[in-house]
Amino acid sequence: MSNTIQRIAILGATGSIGTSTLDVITRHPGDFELHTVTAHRDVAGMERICRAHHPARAVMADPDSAAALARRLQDLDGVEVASGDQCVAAAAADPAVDTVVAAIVGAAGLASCLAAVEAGKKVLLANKEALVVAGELVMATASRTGARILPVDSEHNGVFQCLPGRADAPHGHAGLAEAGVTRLILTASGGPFRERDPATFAQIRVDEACAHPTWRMGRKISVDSATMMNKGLEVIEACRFFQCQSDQVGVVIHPQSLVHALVQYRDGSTLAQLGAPDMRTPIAHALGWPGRLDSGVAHLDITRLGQLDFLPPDGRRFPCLELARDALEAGATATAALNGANEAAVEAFIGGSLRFDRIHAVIEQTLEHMDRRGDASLDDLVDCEQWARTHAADCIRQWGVA
Ligand SMILES: NC(=O)C1=CN([C@@H]2O[C@H](COP(=O)(O)OP(=O)(O)OC[C@H]3O[C@@H](n4cnc5c(N)ncnc54)[C@H](OP(=O)(O)O)[C@@H]3O)[C@@H](O)[C@H]2O)C=CC1
Ligand SMILES: CC(=O)[C@@H](O)[C@H](O)COP(=O)(O)O
Ligand SMILES: [Mn+2]
Repeated sequence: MSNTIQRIAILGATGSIGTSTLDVITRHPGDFELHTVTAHRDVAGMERICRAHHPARAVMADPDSAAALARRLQDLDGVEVASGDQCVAAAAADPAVDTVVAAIVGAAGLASCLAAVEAGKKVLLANKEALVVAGELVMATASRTGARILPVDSEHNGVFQCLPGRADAPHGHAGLAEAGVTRLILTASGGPFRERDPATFAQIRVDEACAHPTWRMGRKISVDSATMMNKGLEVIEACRFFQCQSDQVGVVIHPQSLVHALVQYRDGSTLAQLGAPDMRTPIAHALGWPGRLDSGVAHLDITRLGQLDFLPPDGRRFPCLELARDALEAGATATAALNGANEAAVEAFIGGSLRFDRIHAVIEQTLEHMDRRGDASLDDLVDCEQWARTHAADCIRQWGVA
């Protein structure tokens, strides 16, 4: 790819995006060196990664897990084990690292993502919640420090690929107005319940919600896909990343997940990005940008694709999408609260204390009670996110599972 080795930190290395990233970089030993891996509590997963890939540093956010990992790696030379959230953020800013893959799930990934951006790194952003909670701040920080953020989320990566690339532009692409773009369209699979009778949504089990029809992902994003909050978070992510308004970002249901995004231009052209539903493609694109890398993903055989469907989303079946758009209109504190309430509700559903069909109601209730503001500091946004978690937890306790 180039003659300088990129030294990589993978934040969230034990997860689905982390695993796909390890797969891609292992295919290019001359281009990438794995410097740092981080995880939360998955000691066995981290041990496997350390033995297979020999990073210089392994950080566990949970101190007890870090101690357990250090014990397990006593016989392995050259891996420094560190512990705690502050070490995760410090590892993201370490001068020994060039490229940070931000793949922690949820708002827990915000501090380390911001640390990487503040340090001017190349940041491969999978952690969409960082932009939902504090996107304006993250993007403004990148403009100030020269950090190059590349979108890994498949739809945003697809949009990025359909825009005129500008390696000299602050965010790597021409501005939408400058490029003649009128609309971005994100595709959504519709998740596992696209056709299920809504009268049965109260009985949905966690394993059913996590059985995504086209992608293999972590549990939180899988549940978000099942409620379509994932697409709501992605509309916010797109507005913050590409610096546009909610009405410039459309959503269409595309059950095959082969077209990831479309970009419409003022001359009537629509460009689309297609590929197999495999995150190694957007990860390889972002790792190699502005060049291209082998990802291990085979090309689509377009003679065998069969039918490609595109349908409007059903707002009554998936109220979370509209909740996210409303929060986006209401401003930065509302999107922070949306995220906090959603994370609390999804955790409760996964933990068995909230019904699937009440996830949206918890979020709606929380947003109705919040203080909405557009101009907010990082501390305000983090406080707002926390307030929403607490409020949502109160709703969940009151409503129970019955
Ligand atoms: N999976 C996918 O295909 C896609 C994912 N994304 C986004 O990428 C991000 C990661 O998703 P995914 O890989 O599916 O998630 P996973 O649940 O598979 O992995 C999450 C990773 O984050 C770590 N982690 C969890 N909580 C914390 C915490 N409190 N502090 C530090 N680390 C933590 C986990 O460590 P441990 O294993 O120890 O718990 C794990 O390494 C999400 O924001 C998601 O929305 C975007 C597009 C596609
Ligand atoms: C792979 C990826 O980018 C996910 O965000 C995916 O889009 C989830 O599928 P849904 O389209 O069902 O939300
Ligand atoms: Mn996506």
